[in-house]
Amino acid sequence: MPPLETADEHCGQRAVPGEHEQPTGPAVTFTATAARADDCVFFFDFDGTLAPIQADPDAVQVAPDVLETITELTTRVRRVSLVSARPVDFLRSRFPGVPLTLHGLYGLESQYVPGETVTYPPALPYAGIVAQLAEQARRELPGAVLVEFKRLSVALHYRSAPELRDTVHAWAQAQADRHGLRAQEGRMVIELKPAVARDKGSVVAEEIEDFSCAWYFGDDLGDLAAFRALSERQSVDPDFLGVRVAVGNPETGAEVAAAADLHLPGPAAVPAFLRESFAVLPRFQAP
Ligand SMILES: O=P(O)(O)OC[C@H]1O[C@H](O[C@H]2O[C@H](CO)[C@@H](O)[C@H](O)[C@H]2O)[C@H](O)[C@@H](O)[C@@H]1O
Repeated sequence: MPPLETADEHCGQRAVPGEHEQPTGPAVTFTATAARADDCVFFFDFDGTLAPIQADPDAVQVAPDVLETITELTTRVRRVSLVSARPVDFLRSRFPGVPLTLHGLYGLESQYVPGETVTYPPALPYAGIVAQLAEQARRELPGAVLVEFKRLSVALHYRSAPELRDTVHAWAQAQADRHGLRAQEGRMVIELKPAVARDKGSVVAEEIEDFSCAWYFGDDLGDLAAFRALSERQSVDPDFLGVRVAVGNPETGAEVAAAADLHLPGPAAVPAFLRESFAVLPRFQAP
């Protein structure tokens, strides 16, 4: 492995080393990645990572230049994957025609081939109770809480009324306990989802099995499991190159940054950061 860089000017930010003894300066890390670009996967979370946060989840679009840059990245490394709590159909709508692997609903659904979405079978029995709870949330929670029903999970948003946080969390936790669901916290949101052995960590652990290099860009608490998946692989395979990139924000930023190797100020900085890598990542010729 190349030596650790302690700091590196990048995108107007200083990239400061995190807890992992990896090549953490962007330049040296891109160079290490270029040496195995044909064996490298880049993972991206969606909201807060590739797209700026907004009050209305349906209105969210990717940050400027993200579509072009992610499309170009697919020609530079073996695989580019999105790992998100959004449904696959939503992710596909923001990246039409781009050859991405899409993992939606924390990996409960995946699209490896365009148009064919597969659901994680153990989650299916939860569809009825999740739909029921979405209706119940609309009836029982204050009107300022935005209920986002996503087929196998339901997100309860309180961004427009942060003072409702405790009320919403208490309601969600009570329903999770009563119905054997899992409550996942995020940025001004708590989500009820099936209590199955599938999250961003297990998705990433599975995908990296036949890769020797992976980058993960994330901003939220659900992304920490994915960071850990890279760390766990590195602990048993010291030659594995794993790079965790925290995309900053005032809500979950500190916790995510503490677990990361590199830090970017927000979604708008991601395309510029990736374009720098293109100088050393040659176009990948598929075998
Ligand atoms: O895994 P992700 O792609 O990061 O999805 C996490 C949640 O993202 C969305 O909510 C977040 O973004 C909204 C739009 O900017 C914002 O209003 C909200 O406060 C954020 O939590 C999405 O709506 C959720 O379903 C996802 O769980």
